[in-house]
Amino acid sequence: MNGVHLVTDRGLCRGRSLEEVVLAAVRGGAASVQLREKDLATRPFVEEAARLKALLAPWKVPLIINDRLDVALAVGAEGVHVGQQDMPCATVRRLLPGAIIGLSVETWEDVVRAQDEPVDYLGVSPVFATPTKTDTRGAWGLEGLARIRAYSRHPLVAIGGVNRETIAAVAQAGAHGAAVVSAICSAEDPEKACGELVRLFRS
Ligand SMILES: Cc1ncc(COP(=O)(O)OP(=O)(O)O)c(N)n1
Ligand SMILES: Cc1nc(C(=O)O)sc1CCOP(=O)(O)O
Ligand SMILES: [Mg+2]
Repeated sequence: MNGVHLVTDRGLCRGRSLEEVVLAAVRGGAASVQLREKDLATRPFVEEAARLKALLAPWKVPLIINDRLDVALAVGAEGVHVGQQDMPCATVRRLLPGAIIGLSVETWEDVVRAQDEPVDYLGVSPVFATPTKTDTRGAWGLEGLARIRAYSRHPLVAIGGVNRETIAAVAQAGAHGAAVVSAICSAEDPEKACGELVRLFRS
């Protein structure tokens, strides 16, 4: 899970379609796209996921579905991201043996428990407080991220408040990847914004 990952939020796309923003992010170098829909009914969720799957296939960019194993199965998505209250990782692994599975860690207990979980990366949740998602526990900060890096056997994807001002420090603190919502979805030019984040993350 190296690189910069787009996590979608259609409400932050400034009136542009999700497809337009996703394509721009991919052109800018996004390593994966996580479809995150918190208010969509199952049918339109599956339809949106199928559209994104078709759009991403020629780019060979994996599609990860937030929360919904059934939607991932329905469209043949490459991965699923689950939180501490979502479907257990072992169940996701049993039903989708080859999937990329991401798990959010909000507390040190989550990090310790995750050592035995069959996951492909941990979402460090959140690295910085963010208005995009407010139902989180305290932020890890760069020190927390570095502490998880020193302990965990899993690749780390930092999320929350990652933008052009913070992304280099996030990489420096040990994140393998960075997940971004508003700094791409709400950017005037999402392709340019994503390209800049990729460059800063690598530097
Ligand atoms: C990469 C990444 N990390 C963390 C999250 C948060 O997932 P979760 O805790 O399940 O919260 P919701 O996104 O479902 O509100 C994530 N989506 N992606
Ligand atoms: C989807 C999500 N999950 C988080 C977590 O802490 O688990 S923070 C977040 C939103 C991140 O948005 P932005 O890049 O605009 O700060
Ligand atoms: Mg969730």
